[in-house]
Amino acid sequence: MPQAGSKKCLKTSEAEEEDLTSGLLHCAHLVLPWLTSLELASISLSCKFLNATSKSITLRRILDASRSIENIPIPFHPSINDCPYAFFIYTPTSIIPDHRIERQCWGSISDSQSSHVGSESMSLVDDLGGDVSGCDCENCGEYEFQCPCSSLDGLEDVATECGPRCSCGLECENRLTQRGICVRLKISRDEKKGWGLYADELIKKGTFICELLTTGESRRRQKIYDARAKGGRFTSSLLVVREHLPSGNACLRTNIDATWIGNVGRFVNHSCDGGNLVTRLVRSTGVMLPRLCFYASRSISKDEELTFSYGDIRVNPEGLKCFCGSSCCLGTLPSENT
Ligand SMILES: C[S@@+](CC[C@H](N)C(=O)[O-])C[C@H]1O[C@@H](n2cnc3c(N)ncnc32)[C@H](O)[C@@H]1O
Repeated sequence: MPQAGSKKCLKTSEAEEEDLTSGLLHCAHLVLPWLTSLELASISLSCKFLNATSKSITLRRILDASRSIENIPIPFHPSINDCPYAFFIYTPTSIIPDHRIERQCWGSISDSQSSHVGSESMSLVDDLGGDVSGCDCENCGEYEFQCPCSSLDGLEDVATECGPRCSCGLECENRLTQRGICVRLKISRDEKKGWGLYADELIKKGTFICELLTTGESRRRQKIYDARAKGGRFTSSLLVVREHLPSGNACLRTNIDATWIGNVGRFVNHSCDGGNLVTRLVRSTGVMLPRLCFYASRSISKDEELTFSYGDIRVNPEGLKCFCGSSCCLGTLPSENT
């Protein structure tokens, strides 16, 4: 009898242990995807039990930088062993500086499926806070697919797309950049330039690639980034876009900082020859914040790196070394007094 009793006792404790283990694993699957790459790596090193879970999270992160937010996964192709992926917070829309996102779930079995499409960070409302509909173009809505407020001919610097004030839907031809990334891209690491964005299929001239996101207080940030970049292994992604007003003596300035929070546009490196992308500032009718969009300036082959010119001005002769490899390389990356 006592023997039978102790066996039963052993069975119960084994079952309890199994329950506990599966409970802990379940918690790990819920919590670990919220960790940064460094936190995840240290968990993986210090706890054998969580090693497999953290490895599977790392694998899922490598397979899609966009956390299933974009239409197509954008994988990392790691070439340097200790750096399997770049850690940052992914956003499909611009974020204004006060809006803080501290953490984002990335690499869980069911990553966020929230849609990119049609999301805007600012829109026009009436005095009571209701959405204002109907765009400035009086005929909007009379055309089934194309609103006449379109200005998408050629690749001019500034374009206007339909927005929340237009009565047309997302299928409107003049909402090209609002449907998210529709070409196959991948992210790969170069020893000198860091991460870069590459074509993963043939891309035709004029194709919309992606936009560069988020705005910020650039002067303060630029100083911090410059200091950190000198220490090595740090790359910032800060751009200042100026639109000259007709008067000629003033300009509208948009700061875009994708260093910590952004989308794949943050991986586009500089080339002194202008690269294969052009940027265009896109305004949507009824949306205050313009969006900086990248388009293919020529046909781009599969595996080619996507690059553009960060600018022509170099105020800092001691600036970061340029490794674009073009025959007209000026030796340093463009720098401006922001
Ligand atoms: C927009 S980020 C591009 C992505 C970046 N390579 C990364 O690893 O996150 C800009 C930074 O990339 C690096 N970079 C871009 N183009 C470069 C080039 N032609 N030569 C050297 N470094 C470059 C610089 O550190 C720059 O501050």
